[in-house]
Amino acid sequence: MKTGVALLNFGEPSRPDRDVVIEYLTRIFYNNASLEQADTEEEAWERSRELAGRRAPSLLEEYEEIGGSPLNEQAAAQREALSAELSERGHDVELFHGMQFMEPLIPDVAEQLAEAGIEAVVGMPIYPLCGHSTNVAALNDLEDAIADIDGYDPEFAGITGWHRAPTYNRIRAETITAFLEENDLDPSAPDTAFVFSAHGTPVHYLEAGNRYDTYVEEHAETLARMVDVDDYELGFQNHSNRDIPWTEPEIEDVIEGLEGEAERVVLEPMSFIHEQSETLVELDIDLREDAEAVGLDLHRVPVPHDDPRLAELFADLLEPFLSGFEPSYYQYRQCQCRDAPGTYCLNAPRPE
Ligand SMILES: CC1=C(CCC(=O)O)c2cc3nc(cc4[nH]c(cc5[nH]c(cc1n2)c(C)c5CCC(=O)O)c(CCC(=O)O)c4C)C(CCC(=O)O)=C3C
Ligand SMILES: [Fe+2]
Repeated sequence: MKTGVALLNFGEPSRPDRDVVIEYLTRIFYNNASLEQADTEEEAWERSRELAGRRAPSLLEEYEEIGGSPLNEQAAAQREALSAELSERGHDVELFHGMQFMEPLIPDVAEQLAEAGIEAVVGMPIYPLCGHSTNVAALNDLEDAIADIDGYDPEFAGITGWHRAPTYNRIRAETITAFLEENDLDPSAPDTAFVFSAHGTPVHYLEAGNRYDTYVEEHAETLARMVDVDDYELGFQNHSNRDIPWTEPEIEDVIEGLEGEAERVVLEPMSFIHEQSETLVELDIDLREDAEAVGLDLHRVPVPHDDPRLAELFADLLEPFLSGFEPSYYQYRQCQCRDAPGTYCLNAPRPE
């Protein structure tokens, strides 16, 4: 059986271009159109364009501040490293790469899979914490795009979440520890706070059964233990471009709440696997300003996007699919967030 792996990323504009940013945002809001009532497709697109137009100026400014996002380039480097790792392990498997909101888009990847005659597709969104608008939506879109191609009916499996993978936790924890050492920081000191920052999500998605918030909490707890931090806080980076409740507390409130309690804060951007606007602008520029306004020095831990062990981690995650395409119960469980057969997750349900 000819197996192909589709690596799926969020994607971000690599250049600060207004038209590209509007197109990009329109796709994101359309992907999340269920957050609002729209009776027709036409209406959903129209509303998405309107939301995109409203958000575009400030997002364009973010990309101008950093000269475009490095996300796509970092994702491409991760794919290259994974490809080398798989060859070294003797696997004959083709890698494909698609992005949810930038070209090559997911339907483009589906076309490539069909053209290459791939008989078994493994979809792997590159986000450790399974979320609705990321991992679940990316796999839904890939499966739909494949189904839309006449005469193409490959076997399909998806990997949705891997924040419990030991290698992943080691990469993240060692990145934190190295950063603390290099900067002579001690998170146990009374004047130093430790804060996890996670990308937020609309509460609506959690009420509909997604477990992203639970995953964020358990992952923060895991990493805190690994780096020997007893006291920490957790905040969400929210994107309220519409009038709906998002995850709380907001990271800005967490930082402001530290006024007078600490002199510096170590910030771990736990949901990100690439540096991009959310880390380089929202945290490094905007949140740093908020922190300084309340007398705090902000020390942001880097994202380990180029850690050579990521390729090993991804290869380990894929390997159960590369012989026989049927992982055993002991390797993977059915995903709790994407209720579709063949959706695998390392995050077994937590005992009640
Ligand atoms: C660069 C980037 C990453 C990192 C990728 C990487 O490192 O590879 C990321 C990750 C995530 N994004 C997430 C959730 C969401 N992001 C949204 C919207 C947006 N994200 C943006 C950027 C990014 N997002 C942008 C420019 C918008 C447009 C709106 C705005 O900036 O104002 C919206 C829709 C809002 C709406 O439609 O109202 C949701 C629900 C979740 C949480 C889990 C989940 O929910 O799946 C995660 C990990
Ligand atoms: Fe996002």
